[in-house]
Amino acid sequence: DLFTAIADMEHMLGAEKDVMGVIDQYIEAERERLNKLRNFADEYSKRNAHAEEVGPEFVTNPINAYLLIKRLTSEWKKVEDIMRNNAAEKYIKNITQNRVNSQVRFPQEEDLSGAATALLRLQDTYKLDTHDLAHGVIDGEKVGKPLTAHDIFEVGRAAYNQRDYYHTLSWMQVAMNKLENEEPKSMEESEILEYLAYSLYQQGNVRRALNLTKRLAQIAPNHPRAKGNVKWYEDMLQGKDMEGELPPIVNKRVENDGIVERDAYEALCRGEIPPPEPEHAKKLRCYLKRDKPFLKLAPIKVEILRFDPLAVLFKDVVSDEEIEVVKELATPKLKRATVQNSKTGELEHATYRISKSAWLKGEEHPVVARINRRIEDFTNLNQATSEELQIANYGLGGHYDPHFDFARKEEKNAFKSLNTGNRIATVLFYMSQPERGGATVFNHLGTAVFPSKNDALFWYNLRRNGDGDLRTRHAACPVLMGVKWVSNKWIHERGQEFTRPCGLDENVQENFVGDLSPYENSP
Ligand SMILES: O=C(O)CCC(=O)C(=O)O
Ligand SMILES: [Fe+2]
Repeated sequence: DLFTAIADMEHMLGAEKDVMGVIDQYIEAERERLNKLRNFADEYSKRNAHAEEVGPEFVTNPINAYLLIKRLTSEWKKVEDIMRNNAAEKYIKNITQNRVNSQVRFPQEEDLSGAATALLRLQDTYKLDTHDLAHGVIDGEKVGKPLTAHDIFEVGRAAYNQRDYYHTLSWMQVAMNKLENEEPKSMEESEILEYLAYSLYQQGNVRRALNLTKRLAQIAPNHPRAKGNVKWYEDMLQGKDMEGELPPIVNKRVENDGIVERDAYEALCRGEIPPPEPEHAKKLRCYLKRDKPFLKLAPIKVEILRFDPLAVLFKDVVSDEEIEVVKELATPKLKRATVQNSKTGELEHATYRISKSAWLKGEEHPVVARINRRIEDFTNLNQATSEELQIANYGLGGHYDPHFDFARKEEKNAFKSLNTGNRIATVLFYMSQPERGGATVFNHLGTAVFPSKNDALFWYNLRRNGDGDLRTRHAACPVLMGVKWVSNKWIHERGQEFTRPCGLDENVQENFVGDLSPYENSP
């Protein structure tokens, strides 16, 4: 289970505090132990000096002879015990196994590579420069400390372990540059060279790979693979022209994660949004919804983000206080989404959705019940058949790959047991505003919605005839900076026969209920 929720990262800061404490305690314990040893040493030396003073006849005295032997047997035994009695094991166990406030287990090697992978994903999606990232710079802004050569190297190694030689090469190059000017050095150059050479080879540059491997063999003559690798690269270049300058480094990114929509999706995540069609610009963009008696006094602001298929933003429909309650209720329940492996039948973490989520029932807290009622007020859709409120928290690089919320024809059984029909619409509350990234994007429509706290995004997943609307395919972009909390409500078909009657005419506004007075002009 990776540390996918921000709450986990907060616990990890706690773990770091524990580590600090344990190191202090360990040093204290060791100091005491070494002091005891020092006392023994002093004692030995004092007695030895005395013996030297007396001269060789010192041991002709039976008492002295006895004491000398005792010092080298029973006393030495004590010294031996103290020397062996390094309490490291105990303190290490304390940290890694039974941490006192262990809400979260201690991170392992695979967590480090998971965090590095998240960094690489962010780098791709947001086109972040390796050199910038390694210097703590994101989008031209200094957001953290520069990494050491070894920090950079570890990211490259995570890429290497995934056979992602594009990122390996890029990070190893930067690690090497960093190491050149680093003082004190955080690692050995020879550690980088083998990875750098291999990724160059993978990117088609065998001559440079050979060059670096020769250097490796030279600076680390005992390296277990350097000489063999030199030969391997040389064999590869047999008969090829080796004269002239080394070929330039060309580093190409290869995608193998099977997401065909990647380019469009990533561009939207970066906010590269195609301009709206001209007729859209002329249409109504926002209105006040006051089609219920109490809404006359406190109308709901509605922003129409796009027509056909419709997407609207209901403004200020959940308060900061309500958000705090919901987050508090959800936090202890947050779990990483799992999917069943079709071959083994085992539950695995879904890689398409990296976030943690929890469900909250209306009965659990009046605030949840109130939010559920409010959804009915602003959507005019019957909530009796809706699913529970789902809360999601996206941590480091958290995202949700492109998907449909409705069940497709081939997924006939998806909501069968519920007997409520398909998911007709989605309400997505934004419960935080990440500093960067984390947009909800409709990759077929060129629509990107950047989370705005307190608002709720709404769209219909089904066409009026009940067919799934394939245009509603959407994704949650990785969070680049900050925290993303959302909660969503999946509304079902059953119960909406009167509130969303089948198409009356083609006018898109009738997709929407309520009076349509633009709020720009309203008091
Ligand atoms: O978090 C988002 O922006 C989208 C979430 C989503 O698509 C879902 O929960 O179905
Ligand atoms: Fe969704």
